[in-house]
Amino acid sequence: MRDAVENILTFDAAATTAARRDDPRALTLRDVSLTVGDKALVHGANLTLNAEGITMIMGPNGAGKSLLLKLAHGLTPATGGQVLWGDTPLDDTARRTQAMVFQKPVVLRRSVAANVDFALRARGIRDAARRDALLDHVGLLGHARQPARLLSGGEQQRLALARALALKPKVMLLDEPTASLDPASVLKIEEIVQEAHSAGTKIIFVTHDPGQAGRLADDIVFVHRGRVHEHGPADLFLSRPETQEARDFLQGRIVV
Ligand SMILES: Nc1ncnc2c1ncn2[C@@H]1O[C@H](COP(=O)(O)OP(=O)(O)OP(=O)(O)O)[C@@H](O)[C@H]1O
Repeated sequence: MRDAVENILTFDAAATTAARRDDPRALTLRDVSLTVGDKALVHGANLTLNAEGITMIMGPNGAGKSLLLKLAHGLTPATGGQVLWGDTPLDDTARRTQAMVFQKPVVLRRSVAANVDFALRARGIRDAARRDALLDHVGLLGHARQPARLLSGGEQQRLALARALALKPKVMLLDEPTASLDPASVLKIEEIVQEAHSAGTKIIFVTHDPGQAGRLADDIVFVHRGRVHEHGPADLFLSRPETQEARDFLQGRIVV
């Protein structure tokens, strides 16, 4: 089973190790800013993420978590500073090796199977066996012929994950993919994410939920008012956050 999973998930890169500075899964933000009109939304973010591990981004509503993810992936271009993957500035080549998953799943108005076929064709692949293996992996093989729009919210998110995994991404950026899902769906999605991580994909995952961070995170980035406030090992952040804002956030106090 493990071999089969790795076969459909593992990306095709030559061997990479966390220690290599040029590993394309390692993110560096150098003084990254985003200003829209006269509004500074992200202020000089500096951050280095290892090529390996699950990094979770936490912070209150409106803190800039989604923006940080979009800046890292280039969906929103930075207005200042530099985004590097490995030692290379972000470009289309790097972006094509990454997949982004949103809170509201993106599904096409066609069958479940055709949604995955579409993602595979984007990589020039027509392979029904691989499509079925991906659908099986996310627990949707039984729904293959059904219109994707009729899936439940949790199922649609698993389909979005299958489409992302079809790309064999080196990096997966997930923006609150389990928000508003029931606990069983949350656990299934966490399992799929962990399996992708075990197969070598770097995971960067936005969450509000300290419980989820405790289950998944190796390291946590805490964002507040468009600034990176803290970054450190998950167990340390969750038990002994350095800043008052992070303590308030973790204790469920309203942080503005
Ligand atoms: N394109 C934009 N133009 C202007 N303001 C924006 C734009 N995108 C985001 N913002 C603002 O930037 C701030 C940070 O937004 P972001 O979506 O990153 O927050 P977040 O931490 O992900 O919040 P939430 O947890 O509520 O999703 C918010 O105040 C938001 O309104």
